[in-house]
Amino acid sequence: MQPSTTRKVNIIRRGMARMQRNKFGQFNADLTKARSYIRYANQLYPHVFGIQLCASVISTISIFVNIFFIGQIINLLVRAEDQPIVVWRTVGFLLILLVLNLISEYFKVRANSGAHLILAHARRNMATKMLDADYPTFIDPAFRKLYSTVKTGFTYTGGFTVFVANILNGLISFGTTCVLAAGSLVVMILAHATTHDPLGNFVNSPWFILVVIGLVVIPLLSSRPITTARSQIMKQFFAYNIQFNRVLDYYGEILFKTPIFGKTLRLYDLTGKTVRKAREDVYQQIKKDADFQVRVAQVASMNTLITYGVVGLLYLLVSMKSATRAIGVGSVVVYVGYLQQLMATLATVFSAWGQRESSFKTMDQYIQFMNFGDTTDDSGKRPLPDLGTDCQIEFSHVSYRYPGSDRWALNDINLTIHKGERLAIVGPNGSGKTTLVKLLVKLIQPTSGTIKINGVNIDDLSVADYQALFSVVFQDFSLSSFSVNDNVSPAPTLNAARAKRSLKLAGVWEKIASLPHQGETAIGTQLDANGVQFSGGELQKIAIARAWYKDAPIIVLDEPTAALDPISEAEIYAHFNELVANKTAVYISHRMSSTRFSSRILVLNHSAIVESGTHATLMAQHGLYYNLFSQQAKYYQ
Ligand SMILES: Nc1ncnc2c1ncn2[C@@H]1O[C@H](COP(=O)(O)OP(=O)(O)OP(=O)(O)O)[C@@H](O)[C@H]1O
Repeated sequence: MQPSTTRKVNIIRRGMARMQRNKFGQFNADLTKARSYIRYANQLYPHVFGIQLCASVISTISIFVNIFFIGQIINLLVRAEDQPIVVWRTVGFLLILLVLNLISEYFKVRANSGAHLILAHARRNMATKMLDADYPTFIDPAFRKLYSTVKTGFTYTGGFTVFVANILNGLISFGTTCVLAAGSLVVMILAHATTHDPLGNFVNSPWFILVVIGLVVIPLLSSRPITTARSQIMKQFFAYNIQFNRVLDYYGEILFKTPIFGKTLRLYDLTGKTVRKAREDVYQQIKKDADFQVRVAQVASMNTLITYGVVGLLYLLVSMKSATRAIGVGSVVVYVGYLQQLMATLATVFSAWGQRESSFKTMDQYIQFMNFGDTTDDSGKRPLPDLGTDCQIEFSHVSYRYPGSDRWALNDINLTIHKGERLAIVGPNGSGKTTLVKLLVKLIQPTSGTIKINGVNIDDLSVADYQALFSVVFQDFSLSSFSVNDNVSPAPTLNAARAKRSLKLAGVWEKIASLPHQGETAIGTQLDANGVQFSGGELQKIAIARAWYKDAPIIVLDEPTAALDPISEAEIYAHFNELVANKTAVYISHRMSSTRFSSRILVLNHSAIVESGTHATLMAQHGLYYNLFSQQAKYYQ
């Protein structure tokens, strides 16, 4: 051999050895992963692995025992045993089968419900994680994307359910089948032909053993590329489905169902266009779906063809054993049944193992989601400082940038809010007013700088204790579809008198009192068909009532009257003193006249505080505040 050829051969050998090592390494890595998923699955639903193990082993054994008994009965009949013997043995077999099947069914039912309950528990954990996530994590686009990816993954790849019900079940059933079938195969191979013709000689020769082993190995070898091809198709299908589902969710959950879109779609004559677009997208999905199914069926039928070809040939070989009187006629049924079972389980385990990639991916993403960012953890935090005589909140060089954004929403804010102060914050859109409020109430933490309350960094305080100091009405206030009372009072017990007073102060009691179920009326009809669709202004009033009901020492109002008519707004202002009483109040509004309630006005522009003072001093400055105020006042003169 030429030296260069030797080198080439060595390279190829090393490459093949590396490939073998890689394949083996990948298999090992998969097994290690599978072990950790079993631990996770057991945490989600205790003993699910043990239950699945019992279900798979017992159901496989009962199939084998069933086949064995059929063979035994045929053998008894062929041997023309006495009728009572045949009858009693048959009854005995049936009783054993009955008991085995009952036990097998019991474990199967438990394993099935376990596999589905795992999914329910995983979904519950995800919902709890969403609720417990701190606000920066909650608004992080990567976190939200991961949430919808895992949700879709659970729907389409099954994640833990597929892992337990298909992959584990397939592996355990296959293991059990191999042990049982291999044992019986050895017995069959060792059974000697008693005829001495060419067929008998072949049956007793090592060739017979080689042919049997060769036939059993064919599906083992062919299943792998077939399964790989199938899982490639499924991978493309899942990837397509995740994207399509996002689109479908958008149509189904947001565009077609949300009332605000209901109006916009109709008034802008977008209904026809939107429905056409949705229909086109769904049609494309159905076409793609059918395409995928055809491709999967083509691959699967190849597998079936090979398996049944092999089973046919094995049937022939076992029949040769019977023809040469090595085994009884009944045993032909038994051995062929066992081999058939082996092939069927082989196909199942390969198809299940082929699902591991997508299933493992979803479980990995679930674990990643559950470990994502921070959940609100108040353990080990300091108690609130004494706020009895004073309550001073100080922003010191505070800057903030939203996750994923490269621009400062707030830049170098220095500000002290004093107890009992009425602070108005004004400024153009996007100048950072709401962001300042979110920082104040500790929904987000400064990217740099500190916020202190009576000298204590609010980072060191429990979120729950600190947020208890605030009653907030955001401009995008949100109310749930539970009852008005449930919205006003989050506590389990309702102070009905206080709820009524708060709804009165907010100017919405008259409306609530006119309803048959008054405060128990559901908001909207999503949860209760008898719920009431309140107007935007009425909803805002209920949100104001909720803030008053909470009775916290600091009240924060972010555009609280944006949806109110002038009379309702005037009513709120008339009750403003009672609403705010001796509390500290922070008030954001684009209605410049509302600054008359404030003792100090902050003007924000381009993420920074640009002016600060009373109405009179700011007007005298002829700066941004003067411009904003004068522009609006012009239309009232
Ligand atoms: N969740 C978010 N992710 C990324 N950027 C955000 C987010 N929320 C707000 N911003 C950006 O931060 C800046 C300040 O927004 P903020 O809501 O504080 O302004 P604002 O003064 O309250 O505006 P408006 O008067 O319109 O309510 C804006 O440029 C806005 O686009």
